Amino acid sequence: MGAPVPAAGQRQVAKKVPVPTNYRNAVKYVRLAVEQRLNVDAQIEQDKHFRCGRTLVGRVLSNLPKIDALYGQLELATKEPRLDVCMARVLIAELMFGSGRLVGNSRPVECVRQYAEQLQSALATVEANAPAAGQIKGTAGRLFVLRMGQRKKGGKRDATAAIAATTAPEAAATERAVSAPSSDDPYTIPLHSRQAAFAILWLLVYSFAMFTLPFGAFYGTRHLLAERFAIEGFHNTCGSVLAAVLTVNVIIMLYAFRGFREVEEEDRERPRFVRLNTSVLNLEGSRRLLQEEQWILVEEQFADYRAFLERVKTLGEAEYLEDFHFADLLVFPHSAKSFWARATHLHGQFVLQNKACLLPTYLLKPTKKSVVLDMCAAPGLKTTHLACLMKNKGRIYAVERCAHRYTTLCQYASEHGVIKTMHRDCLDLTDEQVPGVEFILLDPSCSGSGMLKRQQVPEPMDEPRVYKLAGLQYKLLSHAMNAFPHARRIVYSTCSLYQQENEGVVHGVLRHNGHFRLLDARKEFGKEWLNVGDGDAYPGIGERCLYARTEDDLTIGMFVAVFERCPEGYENEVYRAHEKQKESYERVALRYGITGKEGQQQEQQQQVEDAGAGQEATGKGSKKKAGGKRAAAEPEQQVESASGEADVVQKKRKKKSKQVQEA
Ligand SMILES: C[S@@+](CC[C@H](N)C(=O)[O-])C[C@H]1O[C@@H](n2cnc3c(N)ncnc32)[C@H](O)[C@@H]1O
Repeated sequence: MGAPVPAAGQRQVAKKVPVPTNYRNAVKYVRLAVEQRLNVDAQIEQDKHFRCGRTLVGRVLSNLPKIDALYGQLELATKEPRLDVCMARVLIAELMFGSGRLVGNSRPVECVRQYAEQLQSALATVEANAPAAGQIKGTAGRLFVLRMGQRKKGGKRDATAAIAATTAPEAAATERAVSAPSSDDPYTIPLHSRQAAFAILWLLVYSFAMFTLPFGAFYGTRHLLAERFAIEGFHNTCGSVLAAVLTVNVIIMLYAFRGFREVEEEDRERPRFVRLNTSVLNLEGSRRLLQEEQWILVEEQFADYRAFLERVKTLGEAEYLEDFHFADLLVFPHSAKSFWARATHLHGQFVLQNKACLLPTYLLKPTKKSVVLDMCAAPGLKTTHLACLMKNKGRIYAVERCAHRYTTLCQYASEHGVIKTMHRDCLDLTDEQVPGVEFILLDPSCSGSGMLKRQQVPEPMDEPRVYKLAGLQYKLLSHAMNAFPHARRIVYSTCSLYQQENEGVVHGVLRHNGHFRLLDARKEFGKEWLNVGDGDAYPGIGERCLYARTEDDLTIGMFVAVFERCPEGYENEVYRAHEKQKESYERVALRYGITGKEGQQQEQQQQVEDAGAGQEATGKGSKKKAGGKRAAAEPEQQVESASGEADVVQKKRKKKSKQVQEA
C-alpha cells in the first residue's frame, strides 16, 4: 500500500498504528448504506459514541459519485489492493470535501495522504463532468423531497439528504445541482412561499376546528347525556357547555404548542458562540482539545459574511467554525448547547459568550498596558475579554454597584491579575480613585429588548421605563465624558433595540459635550458588518453606530457607539449645530423679551409648523424630515425628565407661548 518495503535482512519493528475510531465507525455505516442500501440515519442518530457520524458519513454519501469517480480515475483498486474501498471513500471525502486533512498515521491514512495532490487535480475533471442541473429532471420528484429535507432540517442536512440520495444513485449524482436549484426546475418552490402556504393552511385547519369541533362537542354531549344517561334540562346544558369549552381550550393549547415548536425550530438556526480564554489557550490548542472531544473544524473559506452566515445555519451536529470576524471566537451548532453545559472541564479554557458582546470590547481597542475603566462591569464577561485582549497587562478597573452581581464579577475576575474590582456606584467615581483612565467601556443597565427571550415573546415597549433608562444612560455617558480628564476613547453599548436607549442617548450626549465626537464604528471595526443605526431619524449619528441583529447576525441584539476625545480647539458637529441653534433662539428671545429656553420653544414650534407646511407641499419626503427632527429632540426631553425639570419647563413653555401669542 505504498508503504516503504524494508530492505532484505532488515527487521521491521514498526508498531501498527490504529485507524482513528471515527473513520472506522464511518466505514461501517458507509458500507451498510452503499452495499446493503440501508438507511443508516436512525442508527447513526442512536450511536452516542459516534457524535460526528452524521457529518462524516453524510459527507461521503453526498459526494459519493465524485468520490467513486476519483477512486476510479486514480486506479486505486489496482494500485492499492489492500486499501478497503469504503475506507478509501471515507478518507477521500475527508480530504477533498471535509476538513482537508487526515488524522493520525495509520496505514490507510498514509496511503490516501500520498495521493492528496493527484486527487486534487483529478477533482477538477470530475467536477467538470458532473451532471448539470438541467439534466436532473427525470428525478426531479425525488430531488424535491431532498430539498425539503435539506432546507428544513438545516444542521441535519448532510446525512439525511445524502442517505436518501444513496438509495437512488442517480439523485445522489446531482448533489451539486440539488444544493443550487436552477430557476428552470418547475418543482422548486421558494422557501418563503412554502412557509407562507403552510402557515395559511394551518390557520385554516385551526379555524375550521374552532368553528366545528366545539359545536360537535356540545351537541354530541347533549345527545349522549339525554339518550344514554337520561339527563335533561339544566344539567344537560351544563355538561354540553363544559364539553364545548374543553374542546375550545384543547384547540387553543394545540395551537400554542405549535407556536412553541416553531420557536424551537428557529432556535435551531442560532449557533452557540464560545470564546477562547486566550489567557490560557490559543487557537491551535483549542483545535486539539476539540478534536479530542470529536468536534470537526469546518475549514472552508467564505467569500463574504453572508456566505459564512449561511454555512453557520447548516452546521452539522459535530461541526464547528472559527468566527468570520473574531479570531478568538468559535461557532457551534445550536445542539452543542447541551455539550457545553456538560463540559465543565473545559469551562476554564472556553467562555460561553454571545458574539455580539465582543463588538464593544473589540471596538474599545485598548492599547497594551493602558488603563481601562469598565463602568458597569458585572457579571464581567466583557471585562475578562478586555483582560485577554490586553494580554493581562496594564490595569482594568471594573466597577459594579449591585452587591450580588459584584460577587460574580469577583469570581470571574479572580483569574486575571490585571482586573481591579470596585464595589461602588460609578457615578461617584473620580479620576483620583481610578487614576489615568484612558479607555472607558460603558455597558449600562438597559431594557434588554435585544435579548433572545424578549425577541421571541415580544412585548410592547414599556415607555416610562425606557424613558427612565435613557435618562440614566445619558447621565452615565456624560459622567464618562467629564469625570476622567485622560479618557480618550469611550465605547457605549446596550443590548437594547430601542432607539431611545441608543441613537437617542448618543445624540443627547453629543449635543452637550462638544469635546467628544462620534466615530464611524463600521470603519473602526474594519471588517464587513451588516447593520448600522437609523440615519434618517438621527442623521450623522445612526449610520455611525453598529447594530447586531438576531435575524441577520444570529446573535443577540446589540447596539454600539464609539466616541473619541476631540483634538484641542475642536468640537463635534452636533454640539456646534446645537450651539448655533441656541444663539438663534436667544435672538428670538431678545426680540420677544423672553428667556433663551423659551425662545427655543418658539423656534421649535415654528420649525414644526414649517415642516408641516412643507409636508403639505412636498408630501412624503418632508414628513420624514419632520419625524427625524421630532425623534432627535427626544433625548433632550429625556435628560430634562431625568433631572426632574420636565414639568416645570412644560408649564413655563405653555405660559410664555400664550404671552407671545397675545403679543
Ligand atoms: C448590562 S450589565 C453589564 C454587563 C457586563 N458589561 C458584561 O458584559 O458582563 C449592567 C450592569 O451595570 C450595573 N450598574 C448599573 N448602574 C451602575 C452604576 N451607576 N454603577 C455601577 N454599576 C452599575 C448593573 O448592576 C449591572 O450589573
